[in-house]
Amino acid sequence: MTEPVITVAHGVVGYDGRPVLRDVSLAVDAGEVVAVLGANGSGKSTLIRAVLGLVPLHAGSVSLFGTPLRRFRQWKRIGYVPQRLGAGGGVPATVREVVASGRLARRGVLRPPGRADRAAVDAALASVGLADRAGDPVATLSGGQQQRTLIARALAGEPELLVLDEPTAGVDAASQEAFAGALRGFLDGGGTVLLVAHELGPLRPLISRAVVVHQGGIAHDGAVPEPAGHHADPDHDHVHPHAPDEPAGLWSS
Ligand SMILES: Nc1ncnc2c1ncn2[C@@H]1O[C@H](COP(=O)(O)OP(=O)(O)OP(=O)(O)O)[C@@H](O)[C@H]1O
Repeated sequence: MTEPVITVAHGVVGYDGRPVLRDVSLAVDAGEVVAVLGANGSGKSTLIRAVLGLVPLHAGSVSLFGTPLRRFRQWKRIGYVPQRLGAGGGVPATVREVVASGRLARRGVLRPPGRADRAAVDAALASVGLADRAGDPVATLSGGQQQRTLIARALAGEPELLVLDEPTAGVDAASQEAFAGALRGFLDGGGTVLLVAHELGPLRPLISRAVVVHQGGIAHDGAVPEPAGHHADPDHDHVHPHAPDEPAGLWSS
């Protein structure tokens, strides 16, 4: 039997001694697309950060590709798209430069990019529909296009596992569709996905399983729940980090 790509066993995670996740167990197998759902502040981001070792576990364990997290070193097998890039302030880099930075873990900083690096960057740009914007400064892109740039950066590293924190929050419909297409290509290539989402939108048909975080535990692990309550209303007033297609996004100028 092959090992799960991600295993969390009885994980306890919190900040400043205050537990957010009290007892969380989760396994994600190769080829799955698992959506982590839950209310604001329920601990969805905390769960995926714990999976990546970005916040420590107080108790329990995490394994990646069958290796305990503390011994895991094969980070190039994983692409991570955080919820928002904290580093704002008019980053002058072009779209291509940002996407190419996703190759660094593969090629090493000191080796110049080769043909395989350029091909992977081109493929990633094309997969999110940004090939024609490659030379533009990222600050001139819409929030949705900036988010697509980050997804392309993760894909450029040719990971086996993609971990995405709210990849479509506040993203315009065209970017959501572009992202769904890119994800489909990644899955066709055998990839595995763990993503946090508020609303699934065009991603819904791609999700194989949903995990609902509630009151420090996993309240549901199985079929994707149908939209309910105010989320069923297309005009519901969920607060998004950016208005759709607003130019000031991850890198505000
Ligand atoms: N770095 C941190 N230090 C202290 N508390 C934190 C930190 N990050 C998150 N928290 C707290 O932990 C709880 C869970 O946060 P988390 O971001 O994991 O929730 P979430 O489900 O992803 O929320 P959202 O849907 O709003 O993104 C919240 O109460 C939050 O305020």
